[in-house]
Amino acid sequence: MLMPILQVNSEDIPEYAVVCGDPKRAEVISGKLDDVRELAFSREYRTFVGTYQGVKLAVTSHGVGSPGAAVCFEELIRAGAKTLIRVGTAGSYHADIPAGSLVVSTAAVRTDGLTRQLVPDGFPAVADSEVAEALYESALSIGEGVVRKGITVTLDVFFNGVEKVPHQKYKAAGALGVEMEIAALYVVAAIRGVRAGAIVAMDGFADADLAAEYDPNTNVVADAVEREINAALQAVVKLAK
Ligand SMILES: O=P(O)(O)O[C@H]1O[C@H](CO)[C@@H](O)[C@H]1O
Ligand SMILES: O=c1cc[nH]c(=O)[nH]1
Repeated sequence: MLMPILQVNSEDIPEYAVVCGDPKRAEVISGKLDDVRELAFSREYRTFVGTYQGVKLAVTSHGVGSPGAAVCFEELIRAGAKTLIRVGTAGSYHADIPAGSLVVSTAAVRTDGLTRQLVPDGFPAVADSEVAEALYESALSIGEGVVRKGITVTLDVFFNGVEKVPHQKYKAAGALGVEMEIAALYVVAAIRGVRAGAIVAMDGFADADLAAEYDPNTNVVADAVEREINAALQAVVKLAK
């Protein structure tokens, strides 16, 4: 069956899917696969399939923000994906988790609008524990840089408006950093009965003035993205055993 938005056929989608915001990152991930094929590039959704150490997987970009990303997660699941891993970037709340660090998200604060329209207030957005553990072990085994696991915050806003995002409160409550799609991934996975996890590379500090200082295009961030891609692919292999 053809998925109307991703423009992929369900016959082509395997049980494992690695997802990321940026279509270019999807292409980089696909470059690590054997027998790789590009299935579609529809809107912001670019999908490849291939194998990694013998395990079949799809790689799809989901764009920026929860509503569009949820379309991607839903269609991948409808097409047959049973384990979804997000490989993303995030802003850090902590000086000891600087740019270049990796964080495995064990749960996400639902400050987004999308999941409020999917599930009631109080419903948690949590990673599958096996997926999170496989990601954490794989990231640690790569052996470079800071690797942490913990709660992340999913926002809809990237650049501040007149309202202020209460970053200090999330930080005081123990959140490690902020990004824009993990809560959607965890809630959609929960509703559809599949497993999901996420790893993010920190690309700066989220409570800095983003407009003036945000620069995700540094070598430090690129190295961390490379490590998290390798960690995610190793995690897929572990989980498939
Ligand atoms: O690097 P990706 O996967 O896109 O993730 C983060 O980067 C984007 C913001 O620049 C948002 O999508 C956020 O979640
Ligand atoms: O959403 C995001 C992603 C990366 N860095 C941030 O500060 N925010």
